[in-house]
Amino acid sequence: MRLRIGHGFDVHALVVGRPLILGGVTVPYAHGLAGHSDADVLLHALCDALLGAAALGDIGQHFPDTDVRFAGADSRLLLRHCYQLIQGKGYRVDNVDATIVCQRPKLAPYIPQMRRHIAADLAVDPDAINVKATTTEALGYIGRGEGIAAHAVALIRHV
Ligand SMILES: Nc1ccn([C@@H]2O[C@H](COP(=O)(O)O)[C@@H](O)[C@H]2O)c(=O)n1
Ligand SMILES: C[C@@]1(CO)OP(=O)(O)OP(=O)(O)OC[C@H]1O
Repeated sequence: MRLRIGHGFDVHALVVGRPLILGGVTVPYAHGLAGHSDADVLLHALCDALLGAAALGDIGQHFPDTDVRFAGADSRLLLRHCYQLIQGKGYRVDNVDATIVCQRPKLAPYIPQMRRHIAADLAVDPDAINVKATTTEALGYIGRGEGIAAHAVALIRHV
């Protein structure tokens, strides 16, 4: 199959005492995301979208949260590894679209840098990568600032 699509979704809790890292960008904020790795929820959703598109399972199967090698891991390294896996099956990335669901902080100023990071890690032009942010209008666990979620869709092409 020449074109394949994948979807990823992830959620991490916001806690005190952790940095807030999204798309490989450290966003200044009083809270950060909890997790075994650096908890970059955007890149985790994207890893799952890429793995899903290539029928390669999910992030937890490749990088178990019981494995000390991934404690505090830079999720850009995980993303690059996922890219190598899909490349190994003969695929390249056509485009990515992602949404971060986050009540606070305002992420718009940091999105261009996130796109550049993702584009570099997936060997595409930043124009192939779209990242958006939305609130939940203060509703639910995200609206209460208890966590941040991310959705990602990736289109890959067999070359
Ligand atoms: N954490 C966020 C959330 C949203 N934005 C930007 O604000 C716009 C309006 O968001 P709504 O949820 O009220 O529709 C949105 O389109 C984003 O551009 C943001 O920067 N950071
Ligand atoms: C990324 C991994 C790596 O150990 O840890 P977490 O940072 O906890 O992230 P999660 O999104 O729960 O998914 C998979 C994990 O295996």
